[in-house]
Amino acid sequence: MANSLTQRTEEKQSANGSSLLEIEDLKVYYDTINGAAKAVDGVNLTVRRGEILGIAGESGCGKSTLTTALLRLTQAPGYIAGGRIMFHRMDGDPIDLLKLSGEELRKVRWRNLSYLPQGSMNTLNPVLRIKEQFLDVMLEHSDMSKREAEKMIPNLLGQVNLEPYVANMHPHELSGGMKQRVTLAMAIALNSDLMVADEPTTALDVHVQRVVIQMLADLRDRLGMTMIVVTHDMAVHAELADRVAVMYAGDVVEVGDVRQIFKAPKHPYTQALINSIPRIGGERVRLAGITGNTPSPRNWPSGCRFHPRCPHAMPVCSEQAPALLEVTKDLNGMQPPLASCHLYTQAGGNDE
Ligand SMILES: Nc1ncnc2c1ncn2[C@@H]1O[C@H](COP(=O)(O)OP(=O)(O)OP(=O)(O)O)[C@@H](O)[C@H]1O
Repeated sequence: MANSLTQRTEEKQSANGSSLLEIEDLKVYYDTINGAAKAVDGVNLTVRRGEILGIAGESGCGKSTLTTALLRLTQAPGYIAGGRIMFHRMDGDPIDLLKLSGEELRKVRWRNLSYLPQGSMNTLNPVLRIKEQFLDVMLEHSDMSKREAEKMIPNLLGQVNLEPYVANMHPHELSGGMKQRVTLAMAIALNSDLMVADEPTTALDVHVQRVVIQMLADLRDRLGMTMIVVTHDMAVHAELADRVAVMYAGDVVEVGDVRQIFKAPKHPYTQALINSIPRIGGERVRLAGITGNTPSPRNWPSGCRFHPRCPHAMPVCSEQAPALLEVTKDLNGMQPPLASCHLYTQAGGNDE
């Protein structure tokens, strides 16, 4: 028994870095009276086991639409217009999350995928004690008995530095930061493979933000969870993420190691995003904002969707959509970044 447990732990550890989720050509559209809003339009992205993957990009670029789709939580008028989301379980064949039936999905949710939605602290039910809300989640999504689940609650609260008595309180008796930690403890209750956290620090004061960031990093290290953290706040990515995927106009335009993204961004949009972050204690410089407006998902620009705003735009950029490809080979041992930009393709006159 001990041997097989050790073996399983070793299997899990050796799986770190392997693919957990492969998103292939994902399209999520919204039906509107003016036609389809192509909020997520052709996303390809791999999430590796054990990593914190940050998803960055300006408001409206499709971050929430993407993450709700991979949790199969898309709601009308939204719908999945195409693609696959392959989920590699530890103990079974890969499954396409988009093909699961309602019952299969219920089993996978929480057990394999958990979700910390935007403003999650406001999703707590005001009339139920915290303990009852834990039990709802744990009994609905696992084979645990009520007794077993009850025994786990103090430990789960302890994981996020809350005292056991919090279990007997109602949400209105807790501060905002405490409520956020309770929802975090619920998201880890079933020790799922992947946790998706949407804007986990937004609307919290600076001190509480710091506590939540530290806690997420700590939980990943202790529980070996894989996390996707969605936020427009680049400072949160800098502190928390291992890799960052940058979205623009419904697509991922660059994915790379967090150090590379901040030190040597490749895509002109990522460069503009990084240049618009104020530097604390740095020289006083005018912030390089991104000129022009974000395009509408009902009518994306042809070719590269960033070309109307790009300082490096070439004729090819309005004609051909660049693929997301490796753009550099040697980066001091870091995985090469991927970017979709003609500056790095033969069509753009460069094949670096
Ligand atoms: N129910 C809806 N009907 C029509 N369009 C929608 C709907 N929900 C979202 N959209 C559009 O889809 C696009 C992507 O929105 P989404 O919320 O995914 O972006 P986001 O990057 O998460 O933004 P934010 O950071 O502001 O949450 C936006 O243009 C938005 O207007």
